[in-house]
Amino acid sequence: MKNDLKVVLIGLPGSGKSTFGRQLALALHFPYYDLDTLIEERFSLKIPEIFSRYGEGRFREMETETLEEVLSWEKAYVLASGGGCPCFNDNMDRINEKAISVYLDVPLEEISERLEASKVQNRPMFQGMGSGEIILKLKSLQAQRDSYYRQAKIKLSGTDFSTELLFSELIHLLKN
Ligand SMILES: Nc1ncnc2c1ncn2[C@@H]1O[C@H](COP(=O)(O)OP(=O)(O)OP(=O)(O)O)[C@@H](O)[C@H]1O
Ligand SMILES: O=C(O)C1=C[C@@H](O)[C@@H](O)[C@H](O)C1
Ligand SMILES: [Mg+2]
Repeated sequence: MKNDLKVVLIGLPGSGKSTFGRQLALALHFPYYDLDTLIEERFSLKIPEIFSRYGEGRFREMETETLEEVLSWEKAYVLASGGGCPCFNDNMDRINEKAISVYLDVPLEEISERLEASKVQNRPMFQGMGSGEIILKLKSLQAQRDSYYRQAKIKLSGTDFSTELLFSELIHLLKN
């Protein structure tokens, strides 16, 4: 395996990028990073604070700046991207140039249940929403973002992802 192999997980908020990313990193013995956490560390601000103080436009600039830095690291890792990251500032091209992108394609009903069950406070996109509004918001995000997510080198569909399945997809991709 290449010693600077980068795997970047992409998908809607709640699709399980952080959860599966940690599992994958453990299985591959790679370090795990979360782009949102790296942004918070770099700018010493929590994501909701960045949105409320500076707006989404500035957040997207900070996100691209942080992504560029992470992609320049000459090491292997698993990175959970932000949900919107691939869809702004040509970030999908940046990711595909340096890394293996993996799209976690999860049914919207499942994501909606997960978001309802977990804390939505840390997700500014879904602040104050009930289940009906969450599913509508997810549908609209999916429609806007699908053309970016579909550019991923690997797509995993379903509700539960196995590291073994991803390994075989990775090996197939690296061989060809
Ligand atoms: N396979 C799964 N089955 C059931 N619940 C899951 C699964 N994967 C993740 N979850 C739960 O769904 C919620 C969202 O998962 P997670 O935070 O990993 O998603 P995410 O894609 O990183 O979201 P975000 O874009 O907001 O960071 C969490 O509460 C997590 O525990
Ligand atoms: O889907 C999105 O646009 C976002 C997802 C989160 O990961 C954060 O990057 C931020 O809350 C924006
Ligand atoms: Mg996450």
